[in-house]
Amino acid sequence: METKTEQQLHIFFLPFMAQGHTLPLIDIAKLFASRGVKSTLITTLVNAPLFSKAIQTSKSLGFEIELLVIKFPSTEVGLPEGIERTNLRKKQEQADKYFRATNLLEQQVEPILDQHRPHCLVADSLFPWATDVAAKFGIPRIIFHGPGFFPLCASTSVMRYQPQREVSSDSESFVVPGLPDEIKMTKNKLAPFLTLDGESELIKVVTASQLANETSYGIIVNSFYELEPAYADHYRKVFGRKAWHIGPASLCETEKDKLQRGRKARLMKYMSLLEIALALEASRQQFIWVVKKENNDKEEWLPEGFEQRVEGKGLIIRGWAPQLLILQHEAVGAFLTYCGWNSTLEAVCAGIPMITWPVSADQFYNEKLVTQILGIGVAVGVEKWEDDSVKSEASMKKETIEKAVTEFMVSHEKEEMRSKILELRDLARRAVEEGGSSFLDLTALIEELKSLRF
Ligand SMILES: O=c1ccn([C@@H]2O[C@H](COP(=O)(O)OP(=O)(O)O[C@H]3O[C@H](CO)[C@@H](O)[C@H](O)[C@H]3O)[C@@H](O)[C@H]2O)c(=O)[nH]1
Repeated sequence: METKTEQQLHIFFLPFMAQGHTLPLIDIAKLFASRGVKSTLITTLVNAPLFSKAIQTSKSLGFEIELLVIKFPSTEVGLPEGIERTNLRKKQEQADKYFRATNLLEQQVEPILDQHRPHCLVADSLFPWATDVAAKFGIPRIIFHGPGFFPLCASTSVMRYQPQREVSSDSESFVVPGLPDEIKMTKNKLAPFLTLDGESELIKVVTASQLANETSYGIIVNSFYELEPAYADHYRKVFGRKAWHIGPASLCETEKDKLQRGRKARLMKYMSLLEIALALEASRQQFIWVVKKENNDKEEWLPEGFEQRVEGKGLIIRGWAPQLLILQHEAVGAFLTYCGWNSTLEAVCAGIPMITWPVSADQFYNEKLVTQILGIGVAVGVEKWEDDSVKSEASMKKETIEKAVTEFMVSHEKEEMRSKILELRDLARRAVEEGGSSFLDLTALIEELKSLRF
């Protein structure tokens, strides 16, 4: 007869070391643990403090969750020690080395899997090698995709059909083929790696991830069905992928966890800071503004006397803010965001309409979902992908930001958006409760993995 321990499902989780990827996968590991699965997270030394608090809380609740720390191969790729998370990298050259190092992690993960023989490996999509490594031990590899179904469908469609090749300029719009809604994009808003042009390590990783997509067991998506039903169906039926929606994962956070979440990290990118400062002041709205702050940064972006002038009206948080807690505060009327998937989902969970300012990655797609499909936000009007190499000329001007913020705060649309997003907030909460769509999809995944094993 099998003992209880023998029957317990054991899953390894390998988050990519970028906060927008790490934080939701920690939450997901906690979710599995809360359902009786033994969960082991793997990360590197510098990233370990991000995990410790979350793991402590889960353990205190009696869940089986643990952390395995591996070495980040800095010397092997010629990176200075300590650059173990994407926001700690400085230049493009470091970005390339960083991806080379994350590929080398395979050499450490393989013996770990051999030693522990878990029943499944859930690894971020940016570790394309994980599928083959898991296969060596007959273990299914499930991909964790940071973004939701809509950005996944849109980017898959662009990669597959390359519609941007049909337009004659970077600003001419084209329709993303085959989607349930008419979604117009321009080349300016596409990621270089989505068109698979160029030679960077990121492009190589993304290309390899596409291939790993085809051979992996399936994918986990941090979303809930009611948010994007047409795209959850489209991804499964049209792209033929096995997918489980089990989010919003952040709803599993306790109030204490919300305060400590990601504490050791820093904000990734903010641009046109001066323009934002001027616009916030001119909009006469109350605000909290979270700004990335490196230790040695000079604050030249802050207009003289700004903080004194906005005293009582505006608060600047330098560094890391407890975003989940701030968003759920009743005084918050709008969230100006660059539309990372997690922030977008968190705004939905808090019922806060968004003013969207996409910068790069999947953010232009997320903006379409928020403004065009769901009608829960307005766009500032950014027309162009911006990466580290592009300076603020491409960014928005004070007048545009001010107009967007002021118009939004006094508009009738705001009330309509607010009621739509409150409805979605309630659906999100119901999705993760017992019997809800995400709860049931997680149950289905756990049962399927058990049936493979036992
Ligand atoms: O001061 C801060 C800043 C951020 N956060 C949290 O950090 C996470 C940020 O995630 P996200 O909004 O997704 O932004 P990124 O970290 O930039 O995410 C990257 O990964 C996402 C998932 O793949 C993509 O959707 C984004 O475009 C990509 O930039 C969220 O949970 C925030 O609550 C805080 O708690 N405090």
